[in-house]
Amino acid sequence: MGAFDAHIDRVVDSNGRAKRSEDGTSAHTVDPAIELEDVTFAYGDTPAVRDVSLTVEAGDFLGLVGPNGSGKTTLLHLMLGLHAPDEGTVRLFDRPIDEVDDGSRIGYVSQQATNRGGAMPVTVRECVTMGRFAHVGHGRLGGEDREAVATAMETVGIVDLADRLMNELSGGQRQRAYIARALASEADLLALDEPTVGVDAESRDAFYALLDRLNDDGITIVLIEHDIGVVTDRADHVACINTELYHHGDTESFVESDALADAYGATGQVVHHHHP
Ligand SMILES: Nc1ncnc2c1ncn2[C@@H]1O[C@H](COP(=O)(O)OP(=O)(O)OP(=O)(O)O)[C@@H](O)[C@H]1O
Repeated sequence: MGAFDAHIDRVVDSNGRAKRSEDGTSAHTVDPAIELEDVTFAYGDTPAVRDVSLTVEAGDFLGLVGPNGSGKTTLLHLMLGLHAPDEGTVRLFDRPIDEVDDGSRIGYVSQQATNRGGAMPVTVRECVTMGRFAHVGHGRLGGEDREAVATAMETVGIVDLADRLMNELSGGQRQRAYIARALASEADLLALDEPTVGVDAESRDAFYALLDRLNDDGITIVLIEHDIGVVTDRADHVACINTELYHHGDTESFVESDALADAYGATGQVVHHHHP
């Protein structure tokens, strides 16, 4: 896996692609995007995820929350097949995960994506163009591919950055380029791990507005985000974990539940003040 792939990994359903509208912006299957059943995973003796079952429907916007070290990134990796579960089963796009063998239906933006150090010295256009490689294999890029790249850069508002080097962009700009790369590859699912760390408030709002638009277009989104306000503002459903699943349901039911305090309380990170 190259340095670039450390930032965005993709998995393609070899069973065929989702349908897209003429302008290439909407994609969607009706199948559940992700299904976890009784999934357990440990790093050696360190349990990270225990007995988690949940389904993410196609077109859903799921917020994944929990305290530091609660297993969010591990759970996301299990969803994408980057870790194999010790126990339980994972299905992606209605297929067993180990039968999903190719990479463009998922755009994964990892925790390090805003980090300048790991970015390759390629231009933004080249980076976004890499999103087409899964489509052309060893063939040459054609007009349709160049059009998909241009449309993706337009959608995320980085046309003016096309000739800039990825490792010379700000974190927020780089974030957009990675999203454009996923759009160019016609990803159906965007998996984002704390995508706005180090991004200023204005760019952050614009970034989340972009995610809303993409979700309105039908792209399934799974977002790990520590800012609970962002999650409750944006997500349709919330999964709250601390190794085990404390809550999974619509955002309203999450807000009304004690899941957050319970999950944070389990690691002693939330201090409850008692006034006798
Ligand atoms: N590569 C690894 N090797 C060993 N232990 C790991 C590894 N990655 C994570 N862990 C441990 O697994 C547990 C879950 O980690 P994970 O990164 O999934 O949590 P997280 O909720 O994403 O954390 P954060 O909010 O701090 O990013 C933690 O106890 C962590 O220390």
